Amino acid sequence: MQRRKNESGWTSAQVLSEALPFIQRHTGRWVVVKFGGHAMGSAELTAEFAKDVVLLRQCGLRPVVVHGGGPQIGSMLERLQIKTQFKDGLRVSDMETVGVAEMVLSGAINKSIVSAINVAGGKAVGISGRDARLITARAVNADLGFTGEPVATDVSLIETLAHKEAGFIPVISPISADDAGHGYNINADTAAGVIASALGASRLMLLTDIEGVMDNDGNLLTDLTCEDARGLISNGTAKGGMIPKLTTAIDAVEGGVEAVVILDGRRAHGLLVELFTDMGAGTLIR
Ligand SMILES: Nc1ncnc2c1ncn2[C@@H]1O[C@H](COP(=O)(O)OP(=O)(O)O)[C@@H](O)[C@H]1O
Ligand SMILES: CC(=O)N[C@@H](CCC(=O)OP(=O)(O)O)C(=O)O
Repeated sequence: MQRRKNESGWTSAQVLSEALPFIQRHTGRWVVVKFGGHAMGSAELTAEFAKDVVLLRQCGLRPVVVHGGGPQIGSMLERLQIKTQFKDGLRVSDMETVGVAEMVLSGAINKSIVSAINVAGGKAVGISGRDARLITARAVNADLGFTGEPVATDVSLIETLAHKEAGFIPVISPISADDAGHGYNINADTAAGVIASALGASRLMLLTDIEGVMDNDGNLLTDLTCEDARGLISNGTAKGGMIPKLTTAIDAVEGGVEAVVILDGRRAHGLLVELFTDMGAGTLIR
């Protein structure tokens, strides 16, 4: 690399120096990052995301990626001419639909994120909720077919992979199985939440396609308590996909995660702004 004499180098050094106390606060701690299907809109965004995740690992944090891919499942179902519908933000999944969801999530999407992290210099390993019984699933209710929810979580595989010496970055598809091995389609926010709780994560970061949680006038809500979040669901301010996100945030905070952040994954480096500066990005729930 050619050396340049330039004042901007001193500004960059100042930014790095100011990040030190934030890095020290999170070092050695688990940060679970949920990468939503909308946030991974382009190869460039995924590449920037991957670089941020590798930087977190390099700074001594233990990042774990849980990914979605709802829009990508939707496109595949459309190509296969299979009709799909959502109820309270969850895809109603019959056996055919869960098969397509598994093919898309645990296949192409999982491997593309693994590949992007490896290209950025990390050591990513792709797994799903099925692996080593990471998440044991059951049906949400009989009407929703193979739409699942977690009943048990075993994070021993994640701990082995992300151990200090091993240094792997787990990349997790939310598709999970019941004790008989039947696959269930679990919402990726929900999967990320139970994993973050089981790890006692310092942060659960939910990367999505909106700045954060909005009030009815479209203003960003920067800080919420669990009580506030419950209110937004019951008074109808949170709709569609925001419902499982807020429910996940409440369960995670009550399950031992220090804080949950809902932030815009379409804007590069939101993870770094939130974790390593005092500015914060999106909505913090604690
Ligand atoms: N009060 C709200 N604040 C912000 N977004 C909301 C709200 N209510 C509903 N939404 C919707 O939730 C969407 C995010 O959920 P979802 O589409 O499931 O994201 P992802 O695919 O990233 O999981 C936003 O794009 C927005 O349309
Ligand atoms: C049960 C359920 O709704 N599963 C989701 C799983 C993927 C997901 O959650 O993806 P995003 O995070 O991109 O929305 C689905 O089928 O769309």
